Amino acid sequence: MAARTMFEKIWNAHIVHEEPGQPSLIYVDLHLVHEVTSPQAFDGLRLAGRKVRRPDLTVATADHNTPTWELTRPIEDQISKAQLDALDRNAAEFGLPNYYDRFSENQGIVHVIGPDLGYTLPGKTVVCGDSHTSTHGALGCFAVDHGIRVDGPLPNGVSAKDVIFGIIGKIGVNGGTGHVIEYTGEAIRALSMDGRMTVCNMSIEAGARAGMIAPDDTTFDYVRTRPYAPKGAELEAKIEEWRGLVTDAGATYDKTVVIPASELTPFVTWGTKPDMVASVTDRIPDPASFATAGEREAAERALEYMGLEANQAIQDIKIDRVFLGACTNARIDDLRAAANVIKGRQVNSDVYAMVVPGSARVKMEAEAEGLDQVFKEAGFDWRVAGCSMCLGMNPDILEPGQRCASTSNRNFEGRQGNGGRTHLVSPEMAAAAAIAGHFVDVRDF
Ligand SMILES: CC(C)[C@H](C(=O)O)[C@@H](O)C(=O)O
Ligand code: SF4
Repeated sequence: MAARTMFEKIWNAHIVHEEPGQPSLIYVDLHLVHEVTSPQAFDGLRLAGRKVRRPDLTVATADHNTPTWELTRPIEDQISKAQLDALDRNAAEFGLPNYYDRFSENQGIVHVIGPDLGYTLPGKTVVCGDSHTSTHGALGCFAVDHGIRVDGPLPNGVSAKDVIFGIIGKIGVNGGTGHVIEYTGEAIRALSMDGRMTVCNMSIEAGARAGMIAPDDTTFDYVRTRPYAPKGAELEAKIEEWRGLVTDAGATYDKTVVIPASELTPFVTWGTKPDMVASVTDRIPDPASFATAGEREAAERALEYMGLEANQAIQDIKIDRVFLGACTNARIDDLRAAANVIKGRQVNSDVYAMVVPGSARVKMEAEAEGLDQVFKEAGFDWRVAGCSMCLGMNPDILEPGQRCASTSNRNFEGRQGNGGRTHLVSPEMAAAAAIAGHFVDVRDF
């Protein structure tokens, strides 16, 4: 058989029907559901008099609209409440056994709980009405043919978030359009599962349909400790099968990009698209330095919205708020990395900083390790799980003009609240900025 990429192997194994000129019909192994994009789908089923075909392969949770304040306090926003109530009703009506409402100990951001609970597994096809479903590809599933290799070991102080910023900074927000990106190379292999999910999560910010990383021992060790993953001999047999998913030697990608890890540094976005990114040691670019008129205009507009000047040093940018959370960086490794930076230090008096664990389980795990104490003692607010200030759909929003160091994945205009200014960074960089009150190079912090 001809050499195949991991994507081709997974895709081919799931084809149900193909006809020339028509999209392929693909079997779906796991369907993830959240309250924002599911009401229309359930209405569609209801109108057609249909059931959910495989409730057992469907996992639903409440994440985008859930307030991050204490669970005993009711939801005040009526639109949020209506969306969450609709999911409660739909899950009951369609008999979804794996529905985690906001009070469940398995609740959390859909892209955090899927892998963490062991629903997302290598080789699976995973769908969800949400763009960051690309996260799940970190386990070696298809959640297509564009290879990105990050060569060499990662320098100290450079995180998974900086790897993906380095990639997006190079290929741009449309660099992956029409492709699935497979990430390979020594730097990728050395990442933990949580780090791999950060990289795959932001594939969508490079325009790609999905991101994936071949499963290896790091993946298998992770899956072995997941509550709902297969166990014992069944799991070990599956692991042998999953080892065969890796891209064959000699298989070709439509395009290959090579990035030397030694070129990566901690990054900070300065604009309103994720590829408007600079090294923390750099200055904000002068819009005049861009090649095309379109890029020059976009940079000018971004600087105006962000309230920044060309050539300003990134480290001179003062911040008002810090948000440590979102499906990009609210897993246990992210919280550990940030806690490590802030231990024994105090949040700057001009900054309001909050940590929002990605799921109720991540929160419990962090509390069991005492990370909540580290954050609280430093002056961080410690919240209940949800999408929170990643997007303005719940009470956590920026005031107009407020500037935030955020571990989320999108810095679009108004993303964190009308007029809010978002700088995307790694958890370590967000933690250091919270202490300093402005961006600092975490490598010398
Ligand atoms: C609400 C949902 C449709 C949306 C997405 O698909 O990405 C959200 O999760 C986001 O991050 O903007
Ligand atoms: S955390 Fe942010 S990016 Fe992730 S699913 Fe929620 S809103 Fe979307």
